[in-house]
Amino acid sequence: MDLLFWTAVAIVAFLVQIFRLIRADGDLSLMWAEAFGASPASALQGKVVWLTGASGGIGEHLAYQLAECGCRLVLSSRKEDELERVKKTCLERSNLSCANVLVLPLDLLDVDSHEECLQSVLRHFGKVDVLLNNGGRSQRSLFLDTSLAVIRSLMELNYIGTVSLTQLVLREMVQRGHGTVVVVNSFAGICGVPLASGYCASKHALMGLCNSLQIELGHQSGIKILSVCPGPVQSNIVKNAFTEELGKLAPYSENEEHKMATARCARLILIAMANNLLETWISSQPLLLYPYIWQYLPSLCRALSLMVGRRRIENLRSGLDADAYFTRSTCKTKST
Ligand SMILES: NC(=O)c1ccc[n+]([C@@H]2O[C@H](COP(=O)([O-])OP(=O)(O)OC[C@H]3O[C@@H](n4cnc5c(N)ncnc54)[C@H](O)[C@@H]3O)[C@@H](O)[C@H]2O)c1
Repeated sequence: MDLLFWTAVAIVAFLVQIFRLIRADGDLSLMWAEAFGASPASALQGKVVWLTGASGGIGEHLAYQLAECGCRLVLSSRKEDELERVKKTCLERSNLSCANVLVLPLDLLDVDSHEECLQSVLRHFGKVDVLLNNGGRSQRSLFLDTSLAVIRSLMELNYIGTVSLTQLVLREMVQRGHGTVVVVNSFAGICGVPLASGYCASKHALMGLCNSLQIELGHQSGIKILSVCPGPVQSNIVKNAFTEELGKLAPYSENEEHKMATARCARLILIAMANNLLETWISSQPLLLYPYIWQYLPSLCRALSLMVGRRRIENLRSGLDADAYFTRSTCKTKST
C-alpha cells in the first residue's frame, strides 16, 4: 500500500514538473498543435460556422476570433439584442460584410424550431461547414436538494438540445460528405464535480455521444466530431447556473481571476478546430492536471477531491460562491 501511495505521489510530482516546464494550459496534443500545427487563420478562413451560445461568455469570444479568421458566421442564442451587439463587434474587428454574419435567435430547449433554423441558415449560406455547439448552463446545488425539474432542464438543454441540432446538421453534412461538429464539453464531462451532478451527467452524456460518433462516422473522412473540454473559464456561467429550483439563481463572485481568460480559451478552441483534434483539455495550471490524475489514479483523485468538495459545499451553504475557496472575495447573492 505504501509503495502504491509513494508511486502515485511520484507520478503526480513528475507530471507537475513536466507541466511547469512547458507552462501548458492545454493537453499535450493541443500544445503541439499550437506550436507546430495549422493556424486558425489559414485553416478556418471562409468557413460557414454556426455558433450556439454566441451572446456572451466563451461563445462571444469565439465569435470575435472566428470573425477575425474570416469565417462566415451564424450567431445563435435566445437573446437577439445581445447577438446584434456581438455581430456589431465582429464586423468592427474583421473584414466581414454585414451579410457574412447572420443573427439567428434559437432556443436549444425548443427542439421543434431547430429544423426551421437550419433551413434559414441553408437559405442564407447554402451550407454549414462547422456546427459549434457551445450554448449551455451549469448548476450549483446539492443533488438531494435539487428538484427533478432542474435535472431534467439540464439534460434537455445541454444534451437533448445539442443532440437535436447536431443530428439535423450532421445529416446535411453527411449528404455533402463534408463538415465538422464541435461540442464544447467540460472537465465536468470527464470528472465528477460536487454541486453539479446534473450538469456533470449532461456533459458525460455529451462525451458518450462524441466518443460514439467519432467511431460511427469515423470512416467518412470528410466528417469530424470534436470534443473540447475546458476547466474553469471566466464567463457568466455561475451567474446563469441552475440551482435547486427553476428560476432561483446561485450566489456568485465578481472575482474570477483564478479562472482562465475567456479569450485564451476561445483561442485554444480555434486551434483544436484548425487541427481537427478529436478531444482537447483546456485549463490553467494546476487544474489541468486534474483530468490526468482522474484518469490514471481514479481512487486517489476522488480522495483528494473530497477536501475541495467539502469546502465548496460549505461555501454554498453559507450563501457564498462555491469557489470563494479560491478567490476569498466578496460574493453576491441574486435571486429572481
Ligand atoms: N465557463 C466555464 O467555466 C466553462 C467550463 C467548461 C465548459 N463550459 C461550457 O462552455 C459553454 C459556454 O458557457 P459559458 O461559460 O460561456 O457560459 P455563459 O453563461 O457565459 O454562456 C452560455 C451561453 O449559452 C446560451 N444559452 C443558455 N441557455 C440557452 C438556451 N436555452 N438556448 C440557447 N442558448 C442558450 C446563453 O445565452 C449564452 O450565450 C457551455 O456549454 C459550458 O458548459 C464552460
